[in-house]
Amino acid sequence: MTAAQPSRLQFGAFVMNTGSHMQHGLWRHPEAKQHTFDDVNLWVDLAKTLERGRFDTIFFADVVGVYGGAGASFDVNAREGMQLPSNDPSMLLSALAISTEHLGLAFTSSILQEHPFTFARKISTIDHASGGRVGWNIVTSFLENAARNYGLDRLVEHDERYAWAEEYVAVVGKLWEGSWDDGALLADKASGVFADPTKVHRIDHVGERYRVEGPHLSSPSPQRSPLLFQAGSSGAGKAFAADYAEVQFMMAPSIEAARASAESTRALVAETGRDPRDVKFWQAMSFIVGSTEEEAKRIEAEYDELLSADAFLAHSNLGTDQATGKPIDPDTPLKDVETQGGHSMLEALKALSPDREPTVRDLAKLTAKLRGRVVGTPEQIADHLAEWRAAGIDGINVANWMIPRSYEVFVDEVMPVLQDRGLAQREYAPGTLREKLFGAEPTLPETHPLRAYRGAFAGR
Ligand SMILES: Cc1cc2nc3c(=O)[nH]c(=O)nc-3n(C[C@H](O)[C@H](O)[C@H](O)COP(=O)(O)O)c2cc1C
Repeated sequence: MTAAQPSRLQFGAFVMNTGSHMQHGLWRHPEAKQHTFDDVNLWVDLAKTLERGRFDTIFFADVVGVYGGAGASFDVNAREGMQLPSNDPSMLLSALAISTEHLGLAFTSSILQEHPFTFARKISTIDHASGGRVGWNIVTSFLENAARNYGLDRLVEHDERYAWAEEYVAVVGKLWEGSWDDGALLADKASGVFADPTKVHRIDHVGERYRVEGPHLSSPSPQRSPLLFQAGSSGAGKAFAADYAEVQFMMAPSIEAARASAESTRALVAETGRDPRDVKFWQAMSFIVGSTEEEAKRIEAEYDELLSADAFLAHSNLGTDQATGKPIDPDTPLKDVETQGGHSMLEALKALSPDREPTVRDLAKLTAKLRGRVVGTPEQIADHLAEWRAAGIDGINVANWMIPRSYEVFVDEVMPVLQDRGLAQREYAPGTLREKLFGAEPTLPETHPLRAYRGAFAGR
């Protein structure tokens, strides 16, 4: 008898509606097309390629401000196209929904950028339009400039942002789960009743930041609540994930770190009363593929030539003092840099150089390594991914060097090897994104806290 095969990995394509998302400088490569991101056809064609390769989702990152401290110069950001300019990912989803049949459509939206009433309606609309394929990456925004773009004096303190997210999620959850009962929508021409008014309810939310009466203006979409993604590995971040996330997105510096992080979050999930199997863990990773190891290394060297240290530094959000906007001395140890930003990023950087304190100057180089770069033949990549799967990681969010080339190569050369080894799906499962990823019901499972809003507003 052979040992039990691990179940397959899930795959996302980690992209951003901008010219330079993570692997800065690569947009200058002759084959790169990410600089044409304003053209919707770039995304439609990419989505079709991903569906051909049986990717589970396209996954859009997003931020709503420029990196750098308050009032800092954004010259580097603009010059390097480092997430400036960028477009709203949510506006692409209708086009992607009608050009694909199965691909999950996940996007990032911050609690800062949109009132939860408007956001809930937007999600329901696109979940209806896509037949239940929408995912929401819940983020709280870590950029000073983003806070100032939405009228705040400064970035809200780290743990307080998660408290804000709790209320935001409660409002949208009440609208998605509680405002309309099952069977409320009739659209019955014979009786002339469109919706049964006894089954449509106000939510009467009154909280610290929001007052929302309801009812939700959209009827329940196939998933009701979108598939909920979350990234962030601080204590508050993990507690939030344990409560709400269905997929936790990680950028762990090693397999061991990823395993430990996932295990600790799973334990927290169990404490909340949810089933730990209801949360998947996806790791960000990028691939440089060659038909031989030598060829892969040659391509790696070619890409490294194009990397922009300036843009990496600007992206780290640590190149300038958050309070004054002045540049930080490059020899400053990272531990001395005051930040309200990502704790997980700092932890990961420290883990990469355990013998000494990394400095700001080290950051660009470290960042390229940190972002899970795997270089090799399709077989070597499959060997590597098998190790991640064996460590309990459920999915890989594939970052790119070039759009669309990185995904074309992955789909044509790596996916077939993964499929042969049972590490990737050959066909899509039917149903909504949630059904495809969990093999369960289209809506949130009974034990998810947002499910408690079902039926909670009867009589209103
Ligand atoms: C893999 C990964 C992807 C992320 N993507 C985004 C994003 O697209 N937009 C955003 O505003 N924040 C993003 N973040 C930041 C997180 O939402 C969070 O604010 C940050 O990790 C700080 O939280 P923590 O201190 O709990 O780790 C991402 C973080 C990680 C680890």
